[in-house]
Amino acid sequence: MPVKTRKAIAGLYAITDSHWMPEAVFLDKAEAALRGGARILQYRDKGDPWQEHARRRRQAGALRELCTQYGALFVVNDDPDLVRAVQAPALHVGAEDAPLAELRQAFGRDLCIGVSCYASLDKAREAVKAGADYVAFGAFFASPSKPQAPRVDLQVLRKARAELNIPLVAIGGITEDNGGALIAAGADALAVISGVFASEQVEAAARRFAVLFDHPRNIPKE
Ligand SMILES: Cc1ncc(COP(=O)(O)OP(=O)(O)O)c(N)n1
Ligand SMILES: Cc1ncsc1CCOP(=O)(O)O
Ligand SMILES: [Mg+2]
Repeated sequence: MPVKTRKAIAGLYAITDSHWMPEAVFLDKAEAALRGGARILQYRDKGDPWQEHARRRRQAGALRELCTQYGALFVVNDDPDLVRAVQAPALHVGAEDAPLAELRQAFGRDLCIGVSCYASLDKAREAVKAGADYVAFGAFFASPSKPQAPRVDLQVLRKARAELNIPLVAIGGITEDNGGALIAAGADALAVISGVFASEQVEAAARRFAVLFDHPRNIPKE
């Protein structure tokens, strides 16, 4: 993947969710997040890829177009077939998804691939060796969108920052009040679902996250 795209892993990383974004408002909310300053947008739809193929293809295709329009990076969660179908530039995978080595064989270097590492620096080291373009840690706080996600200490992010020369993404229960601490600990991007899309005013919510990168606040003292 070109170095240029790696640099794109920075700022607000908004992630879609069918609960907060039913079809009637899906694209409007996604566009509002981009207007508010989201630099990365992930299509995360946990519906059945076979049964819901047509809707997923339609929504992902539309998001890809929107991201091009706004100069944001479009990421597909979990699904390499959907990446191919809409020619997405990026894919995010976790422990239950296709292995990175297999994906690199299938897609080559051009696809941007992000990998979930949860609380594990070892997983992150492995992912870097296997050619990940970014690694994600979390959940750092209680997540309304994935309540069962195990919690991760901020120290993991500090250690990763000190050791790894790769973009770091933080996820899980991130709000405009706790996001500054994650940026201070070394996160290049904040991945957010409910903090952006549960809001009645998605554009304004996204903007409040985006400005955290220029003016971080609520940073705890060591
Ligand atoms: C940016 C980002 N980080 C982490 C995840 C979680 O991925 P995963 O563990 O595969 O879980 P699901 O999202 O697939 O439920 C993510 N999607 N994006
Ligand atoms: C997909 C995922 N992985 C860990 S937490 C999470 C959901 C994040 O959503 P929210 O920003 O609403 O906590
Ligand atoms: Mg996954």
